[in-house]
Amino acid sequence: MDGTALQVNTPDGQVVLAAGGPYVVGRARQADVVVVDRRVSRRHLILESGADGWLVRDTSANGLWCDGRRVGNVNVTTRGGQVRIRLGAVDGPEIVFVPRSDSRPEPPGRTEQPGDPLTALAGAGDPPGPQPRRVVRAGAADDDVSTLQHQVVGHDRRVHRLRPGRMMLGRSQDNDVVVDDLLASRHHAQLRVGPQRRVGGVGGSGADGSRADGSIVAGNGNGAGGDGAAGAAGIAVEVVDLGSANGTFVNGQRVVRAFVAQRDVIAIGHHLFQLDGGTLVEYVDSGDVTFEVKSLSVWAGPKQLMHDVTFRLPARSLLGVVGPSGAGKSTLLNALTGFRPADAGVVRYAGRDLYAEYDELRRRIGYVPQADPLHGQLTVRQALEYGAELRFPADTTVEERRSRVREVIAQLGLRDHAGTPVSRLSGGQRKRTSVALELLTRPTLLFLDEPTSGLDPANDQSVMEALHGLARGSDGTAGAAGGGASSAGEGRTVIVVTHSVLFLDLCDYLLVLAPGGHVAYFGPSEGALRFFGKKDFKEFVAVFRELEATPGDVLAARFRASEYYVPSAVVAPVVRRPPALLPGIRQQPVMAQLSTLVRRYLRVVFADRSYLRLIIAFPFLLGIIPRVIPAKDGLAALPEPNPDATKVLVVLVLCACFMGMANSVREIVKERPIYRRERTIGLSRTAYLGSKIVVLTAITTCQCVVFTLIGLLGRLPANAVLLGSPLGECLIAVVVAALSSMMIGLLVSTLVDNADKTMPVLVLVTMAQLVLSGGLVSAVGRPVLEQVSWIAPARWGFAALGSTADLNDVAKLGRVGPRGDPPDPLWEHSGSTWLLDVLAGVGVGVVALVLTAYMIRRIEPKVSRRRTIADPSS
Ligand SMILES: Nc1ncnc2c1ncn2[C@@H]1O[C@H](COP(=O)(O)OP(=O)(O)OP(=O)(O)O)[C@@H](O)[C@H]1O
Repeated sequence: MDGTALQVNTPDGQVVLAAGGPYVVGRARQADVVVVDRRVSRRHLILESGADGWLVRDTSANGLWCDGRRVGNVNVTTRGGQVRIRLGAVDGPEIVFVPRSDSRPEPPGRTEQPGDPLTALAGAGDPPGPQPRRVVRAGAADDDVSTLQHQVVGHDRRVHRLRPGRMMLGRSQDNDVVVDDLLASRHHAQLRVGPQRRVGGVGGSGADGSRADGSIVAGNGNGAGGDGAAGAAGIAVEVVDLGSANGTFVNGQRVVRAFVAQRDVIAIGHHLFQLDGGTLVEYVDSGDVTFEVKSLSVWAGPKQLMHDVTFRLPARSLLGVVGPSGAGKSTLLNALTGFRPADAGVVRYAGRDLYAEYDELRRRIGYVPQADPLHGQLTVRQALEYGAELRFPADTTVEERRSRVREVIAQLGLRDHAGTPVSRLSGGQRKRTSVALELLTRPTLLFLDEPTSGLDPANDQSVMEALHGLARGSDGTAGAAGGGASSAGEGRTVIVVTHSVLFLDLCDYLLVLAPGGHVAYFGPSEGALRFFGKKDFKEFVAVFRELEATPGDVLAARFRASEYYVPSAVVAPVVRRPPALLPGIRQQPVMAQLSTLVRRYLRVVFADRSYLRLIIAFPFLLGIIPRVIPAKDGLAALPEPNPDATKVLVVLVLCACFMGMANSVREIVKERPIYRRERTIGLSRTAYLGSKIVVLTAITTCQCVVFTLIGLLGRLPANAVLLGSPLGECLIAVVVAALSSMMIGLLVSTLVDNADKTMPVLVLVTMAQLVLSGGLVSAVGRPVLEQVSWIAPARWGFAALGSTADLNDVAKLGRVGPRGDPPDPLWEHSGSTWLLDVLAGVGVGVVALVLTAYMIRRIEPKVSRRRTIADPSS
């Protein structure tokens, strides 16, 4: 025996087998190397080492395939180098055998079928060096839905015995299978287990297979071929979603009810279930899975923004993505998160196609945007509690959410700052709070967009250390932030786009992008220093200059020629159907979200004491302005024109319009990052705008009442026209003008990209309203001005006031000489005219609201599904 170890690379993992054997490779669970694909036999081949190297003995029905031909037994020798074989068909899953003299696995960045050997499935903490015989469970072809469970092997594995009848799954303790996950609803799904009835063979069942006698017709369109629905145990199992917030998934697709076969994967939150004979095996996605990117390319029209990006990360690793401005980092981030999928290539999480199974897998993705999605006025704990309320199903209890918030606060080392308003945190603490917000739902893939931008080196280091710890599943923040509970056991893949180079050594891997989205380097972070000829990362800024000065394809070629290059599998492109549009990811009904958002908004308002003082003082100060006008005869009609009446009413309505718009004009633009992030986690647009309208309407109406009373005290119009109360009519007119202006303010707030830009717009719109109100300049009989005035709330508010006050008579319009203004028909002292004015004012507000609801889509994150997918992967 020559003692050579054998490295076996399967589509989703690696294992190094010590000399000896025999080792079985096949579909059977008991195989030493499991490759679950329907083309693979249960015991497909046997590996044994001998004096001449390794012998691959074919024991399968469908054979071993090499270079398009079926082959017999195969010898693998050190001299002959690596051997590639496909199992069961010419395009079956490929296995690569690499004879190794050291029996140590290759580093993940350097293998052709890369992946952290053994650790990809068994955890990152394995010591290097010779490994005992291990089982690797490998994935199969893209379209094989029966191959999922093996890639999500975490540490936790529980077995539940199936019993005939109905078994409940959910978060509360009264379920047969308790799913300890806040993403699961209290009563989430039901398994209906019945005797199997074969009708027309396996796969023959229709929609609802339940039968009057309680038995279930076996068969499932998405089942695993030969086994049929739970057929091995003579039972049929159907899973029924019980209207859960987060959904029940079978093989990555959300289902209302579906039959499940052996090896189908039922997913509820992070928990995955699989039938195994008469049992239900439960696995928890604990982050011990690989993340793989193959040949990703992105185009914008004819321009290619990303070229053939390929890399593979072992479980629990931290990847830093760096590159000069415009290199394509954001484009890559969008492709990896699935927000804007790449036009070609594959992203695999745990061997599963992220794009194809996005509906389920997007719930495992956390994304921390560059701008912190936090309200500065809320304390860390409050921000997280409201975040939890929006992220978890409506049936979670306050205590459950609080407990999870306490955990993430500890995990990120924020215990000492839990009661501190976010605005008073240091940059690093604030960023850690943003990360904590994402960690609430325990994502196993965490993306961060420039988390350290604008931070000083100390904070930069604390954030990078925290990320390093999060990837490992250890508490990386302890040193930086004074300790916290250990979160060991909860690892994740962390991918961080950064401009900061000082602490890149804390990353396990680096991906250096060159302009045009070319890969200038991917590999271990210390390898990057060698590759670019630098001593430490402080010198790395010079690398960016070099990258900018050199064409991207030259840099990519240089990398391809290096020892770090990992080619992706070269196979013919496959065209896949574009994935269907996905349903929303909303956890709670709109009204529940509305309630959360209204409470949060009120808390933000009340937490900001100076703002609160301002909105209280505002109506009193504005009320003084109309009082400055002497108006000794009030609004009364005199034998001669009473000019003071017009002035008082113009000032009143202008103040209302200004106040309404000032209240709202910054409200959306200032929390854009929050809105964008929350939209992706299921925030309802209606609930969001609804919360703004509810709170702002309450504030604006109260203000209007105060300043209208101050402004009109002792000078009310003599007679009402419709409601019997001149004061009531004036209040309604003022409130309508203010609220419609408030809606215009919200519209402006969605249109501008910066809160500073709202002030000039506020001034401009207020001055325009002054002119268009008709109080300063008559709009009657002046084409254009008259029509334009119809879109001004001030026009209708002033007209309604004028109608109640009978301003045509009070100002003696049409009676003061040939140059005097004509009477305004909208000021007619009649109930119908007043009503028309008020309704038209409301109409302007409604139009502004509809436009706001439409335009707010512009600032939402663009999540697009790609059109056709040329998939160059195997
Ligand atoms: N829709 C588009 N159409 C055309 N070109 C685009 C489009 N989107 C992005 N680009 C270009 O693609 C390149 C990569 O953009 P991207 O924003 O991904 O770079 P980046 O590395 O994130 O830059 P920065 O570090 O400045 O944020 C840039 O040259 C950009 O101008």
